[in-house]
Amino acid sequence: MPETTSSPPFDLDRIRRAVREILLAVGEDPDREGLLETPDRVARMYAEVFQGLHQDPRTHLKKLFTQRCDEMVLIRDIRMVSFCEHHLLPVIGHAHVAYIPNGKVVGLSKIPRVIDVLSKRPQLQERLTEQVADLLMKELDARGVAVVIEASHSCMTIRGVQKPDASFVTSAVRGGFKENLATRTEVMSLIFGARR
Ligand SMILES: Nc1nc2c(ncn2[C@@H]2O[C@H](COP(=O)(O)OP(=O)(O)OP(=O)(O)O)[C@@H](O)[C@H]2O)c(=O)[nH]1
Ligand SMILES: [Zn+2]
Repeated sequence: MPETTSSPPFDLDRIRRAVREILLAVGEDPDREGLLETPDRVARMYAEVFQGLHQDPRTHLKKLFTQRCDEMVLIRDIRMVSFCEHHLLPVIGHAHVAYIPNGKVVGLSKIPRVIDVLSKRPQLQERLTEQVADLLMKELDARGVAVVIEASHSCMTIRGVQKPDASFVTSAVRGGFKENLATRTEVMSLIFGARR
């Protein structure tokens, strides 16, 4: 049986009670065998998929390596799962992140870690894209940052307007990528050119 105490910062008991209420409200029997553990599973799922709410993405950007590098660094196709804040349904896609270093580079794995923290929250894709760009610009003291996110929103595919092929593309450019058209064109062609 699930434990009854709440594990801070997630109030698991409260989520369990709410899920039981939803099951009752949709006309289900939360006491039938197949649903007995569902409130607990859903509570643990929310604690997992929203763990980014209680994490600070800056912790992944503290260690930088001194390296002269005048050219952009690009990480493409970072798998990303977020949740739309309107329906709490999954948003699944990829992030592409480029930056122009300013005497320091960050470990390659840290950028996907930052994406994980910021995406594991109820989000708007536009806000997520801007948050990643602003954070990297500041913490890396970068000369430029470009972030592109391409994602499919389940609230548009499995319900509502039901357009399973539609993908939503957002971008945020800062510093050199904003000021210099050639640099921006170069990063966009590196991101999109290879696959289209
Ligand atoms: N701009 C933006 N819209 C989003 C995002 N995630 C979900 N949405 C949209 O948010 C909107 C919410 O619209 P509402 O009219 O309040 O909700 P709804 O009645 O469920 O809307 P429908 O999805 O059209 O049935 C929908 O158009 C969603 O497609 C996002 O990250 N950015
Ligand atoms: Zn939605």
